[in-house]
Amino acid sequence: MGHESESLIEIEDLHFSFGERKVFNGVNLKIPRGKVVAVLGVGGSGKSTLLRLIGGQLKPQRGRIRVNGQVVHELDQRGLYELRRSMGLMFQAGGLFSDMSVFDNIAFPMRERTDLPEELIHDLVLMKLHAVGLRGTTHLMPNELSGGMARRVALARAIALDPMLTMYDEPFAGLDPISLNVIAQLIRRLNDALRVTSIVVTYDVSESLKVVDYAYLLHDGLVQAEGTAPELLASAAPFVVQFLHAQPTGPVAFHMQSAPYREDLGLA
Ligand SMILES: Nc1ncnc2c1ncn2[C@@H]1O[C@H](COP(=O)(O)OP(=O)(O)OP(=O)(O)O)[C@@H](O)[C@H]1O
Repeated sequence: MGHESESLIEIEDLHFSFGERKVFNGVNLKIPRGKVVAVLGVGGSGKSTLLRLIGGQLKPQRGRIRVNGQVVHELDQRGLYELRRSMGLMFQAGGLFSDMSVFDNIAFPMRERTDLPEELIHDLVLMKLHAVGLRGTTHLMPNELSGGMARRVALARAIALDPMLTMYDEPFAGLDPISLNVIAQLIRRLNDALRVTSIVVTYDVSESLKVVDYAYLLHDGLVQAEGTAPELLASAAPFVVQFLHAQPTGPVAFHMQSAPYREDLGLA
């Protein structure tokens, strides 16, 4: 390992379909080391699929994904295991185990994937919880937490094994504006304090652009636009304008592709 290219992740000419459903049609993107990068797109644009391809749960049909210099789909089982161990993932809506306390939720990846003694796990869990401002919550169950707190616990769990890369799938979904801001700031602060690299996939343009270094806009299987927040906000490209300002009309169609209406109604 130890391939010190400037980018931690390099995606070249990525093609991927679920059967007939084409999700990526030649995506190129890079995630520089140490940065927080957003991958923005409407629902169904393939954001979660992209994370699964980076994590090696899915294989591209064409193209290449390199993580830290290694081509993910060329790794053997052992290599994939090691790679995944170096990635922290926060799932959509947090995904805490409802029958485990906050402490056990964060200790879970440590117990599963390391041989660390319980005393050390105890201290590490407290450190991770301290990092998200929730050291006092170890004994609580997930249903005793507010939505924002649960998301912070999930964040602490994502960084439990000191990953080199943290991936956040819709970290802002369903949060009130204050919690949303707290989570966004935490993603930024943790990235910088832990010197990791972070990918945030989300449809939440305004929140993510406040904290990311760079963003890609995915649509129709391709990167339609990319840039820093000021670059994107200043762009006059119709797609960027529609997406950033959530306009219902523009290059992004409101209707899913379907057979002509007359045909569906049996009139054709
Ligand atoms: N296991 C699967 N089998 C078949 N199609 C799938 C599968 N998983 C996802 N898809 C389809 O692939 C496309 C991309 O899905 P994906 O979940 O990556 O999108 P997304 O941008 O993350 O959307 P959302 O924000 O709504 O979760 C969608 O059209 C979805 O219906």
